[in-house]
Amino acid sequence: MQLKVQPIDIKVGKFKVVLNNLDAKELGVNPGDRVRIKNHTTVTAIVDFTEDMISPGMIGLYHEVQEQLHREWTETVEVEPAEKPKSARIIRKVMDQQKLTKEEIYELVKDITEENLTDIEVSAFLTASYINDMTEEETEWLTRAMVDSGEKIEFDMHPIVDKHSIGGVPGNKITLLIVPIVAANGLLIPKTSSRAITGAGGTADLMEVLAPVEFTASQIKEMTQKVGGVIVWGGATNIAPADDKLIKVEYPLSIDPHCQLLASIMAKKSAVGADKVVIDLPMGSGTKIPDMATGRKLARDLMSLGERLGMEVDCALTYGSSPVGRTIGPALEVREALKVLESMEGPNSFIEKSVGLAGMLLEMGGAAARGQGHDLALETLQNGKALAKFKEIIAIQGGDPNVTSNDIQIGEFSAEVKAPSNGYIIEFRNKRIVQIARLAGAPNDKGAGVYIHRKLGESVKQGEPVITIYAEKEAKLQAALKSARQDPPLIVEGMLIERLTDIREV
Ligand SMILES: O=P(O)(O)OC[C@H]1O[C@H](OP(=O)(O)O)[C@H](O)[C@@H]1O
Ligand SMILES: O=c1cc[nH]c(=O)[nH]1
Repeated sequence: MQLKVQPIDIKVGKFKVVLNNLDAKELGVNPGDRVRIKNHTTVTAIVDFTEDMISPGMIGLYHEVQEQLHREWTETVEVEPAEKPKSARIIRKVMDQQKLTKEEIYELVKDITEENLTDIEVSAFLTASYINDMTEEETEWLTRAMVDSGEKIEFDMHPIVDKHSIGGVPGNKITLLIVPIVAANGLLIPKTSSRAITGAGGTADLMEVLAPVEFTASQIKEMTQKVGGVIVWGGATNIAPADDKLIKVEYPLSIDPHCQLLASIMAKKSAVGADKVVIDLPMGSGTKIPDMATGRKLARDLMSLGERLGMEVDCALTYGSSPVGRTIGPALEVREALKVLESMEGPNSFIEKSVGLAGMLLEMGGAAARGQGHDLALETLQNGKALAKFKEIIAIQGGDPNVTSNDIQIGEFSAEVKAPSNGYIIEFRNKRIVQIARLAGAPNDKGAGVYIHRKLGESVKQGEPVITIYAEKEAKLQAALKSARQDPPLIVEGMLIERLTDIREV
């Protein structure tokens, strides 16, 4: 079918075109099908329909398709239905619990990287692998395919150390302390992080409060060699590029499938050339690891995958039943981290966890003797060397190194949730606190989040605040507050959770 071109100058992140319903019917394609557009070059694109945006006889080409056609096309183009990519059949195999071959996994990762799949197809892949998981062998191929599809960094100096958290515990801002502590002791740590996956602030979201986080692989290498470490967003690099595309679909589903988590973390570590890695596995109710047995199994899987990829991996099973520190949401977490770096003022849960994991890395990297890592990490924090190093990292990434905790802007709208009775906090629900922070606008609104006044086991008096919610927009604050009141994130012993009197509000 010959159709007249109508450029649509919008980037949608995929090769997409829009057809009028009538032409689509005539071509015999449905939404999500592919068409081949023949001109000077041939491009395959995913189809969307419209009744009125594109007239019959026309085809709307989004920005990416225009680029693929090198922005040169004749007035009309030839359009014909195209077959789905092989990966659609491969995803079906994952859904049917059939084992994939190495070639199939490489094909799938290639299509994910090149944006040849619709979000529905990617979401089907993630959901199927969440339910059915993958074998050890498949997970290794998935990891290698992710590494091979992007750039790799090779440092001249070794060892390269790195850390990663599997996430799942709110307020886990420890990377902001660990990277400067480790770098201040002469080790190289090129830390790439994702944005939030199941949480309300990933490390990349946090660091972005202080400095840009989008860099190329060669900039990461250069900056790390200059100051010892960086904290950047992996999704902006061409390092394991499929990773961020998968995470973007995981985020709205709030899932992190086991095989995908392994591949996502280990691909990023392998691609930056890490030799020694510490992985934080927060464990407990409301985290990604409900119990010790699951934690040990995941640790075994991570260590074994590390071995096959040539990395030494140590795992830290950490306490995750309640948030790390007292803040959740980018700006609040950054302020808490800066306060600790500036004056050691801050929650013990946060300081101890950061120092413990940094100590493991110092020992693995040879900067501290066995058993001495914790004390060296603590000393580096106490003597201000970690703060000085963090300032260097902020500066090299293009932020203001003179920033202090007092400069960090928190959302201007806030509201307290108060204890309804005297008592102890007997239950703290991680997932609810994340939902409330997300409703308030985190992680995209950097100033949004939650401050926790009372944590698990702490006592509170009736009328005292248990949490304060912060937002950048009044409407988001009200939505978060309503949710917190209807289904509280923490339970005070003996507390009446909710009195229901109006059937319309139940
Ligand atoms: O949103 P959830 O699922 O909690 O976890 C995701 C966070 O966990 C990891 O932290 P880090 O990069 O090791 O600091 C990721 O990179 C990301 O920042
Ligand atoms: O980087 C990360 C962290 C947790 N889970 C993932 O899938 N990737």
